[in-house]
Amino acid sequence: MTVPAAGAAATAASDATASGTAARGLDLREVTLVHGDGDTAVTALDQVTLRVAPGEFVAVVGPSGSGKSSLLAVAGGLQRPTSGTVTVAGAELTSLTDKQRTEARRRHIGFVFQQSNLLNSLTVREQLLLPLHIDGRLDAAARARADELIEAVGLAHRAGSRPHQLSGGERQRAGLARALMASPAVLLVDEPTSALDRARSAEAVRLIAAQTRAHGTATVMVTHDTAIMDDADRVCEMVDGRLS
Ligand SMILES: Nc1ncnc2c1ncn2[C@@H]1O[C@H](COP(=O)(O)OP(=O)(O)OP(=O)(O)O)[C@@H](O)[C@H]1O
Repeated sequence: MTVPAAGAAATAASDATASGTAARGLDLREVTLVHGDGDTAVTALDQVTLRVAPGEFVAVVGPSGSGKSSLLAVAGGLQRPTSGTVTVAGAELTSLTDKQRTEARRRHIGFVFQQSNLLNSLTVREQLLLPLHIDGRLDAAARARADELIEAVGLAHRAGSRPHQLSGGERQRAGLARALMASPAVLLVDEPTSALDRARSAEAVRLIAAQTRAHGTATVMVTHDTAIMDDADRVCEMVDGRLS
């Protein structure tokens, strides 16, 4: 599978050269996340350290309740850890204000979650183009890349459809294409396979792996699906909030 080229990829590559790849990627150091307090406190993440290099694809497996979603929430700056540091593309999220963290998230992090969070009023193609439109970067190359990504996730025939006209799996693939469109420094993926059939899900995972390598993205995917491990560079296991 080929991954469409993007202007952002060249920028990312030159950034990586200029600042050294060590500053890019994702770096979690001794991250602990405790929900609640007192007798009801639950330690969702227990001293988790994880470094994902640019261009590396890490799969995280583990039983239900082991802390996988918490890991993504903290890595993506959606939730502040109780202790420890999270650095994304050189920015230490844990030291930023809420506003700065939101901006860092917007610039550097792509999410593919089970609930695809598409905007109801926009077509699939518009979902991909909106961020570029807002940033004043919507040109012919961006439109071509959007169409290639829509094709790559098997939605060419649905490019003009709105979310309510799509199946769950189609919405998820639209969310994937939207995340890849931004060529984020860090891509966080939660179970891309749950609403997809087997062939489609294998294709989605291959697309994510190809994008990871082509654009120097640091990718973390949590999954219950052991078949995904073949496409990952590394598989980590989460058990009771600890990563191994
Ligand atoms: N907001 C919350 N308040 C209290 N406990 C929470 C909260 N969110 C998660 N937990 C607890 O933290 C632990 C880790 O949950 P998490 O959702 O990260 O696990 P998971 O591995 O993603 O599970 P699954 O595979 O079922 O989605 C669980 O014990 C869960 O009950």
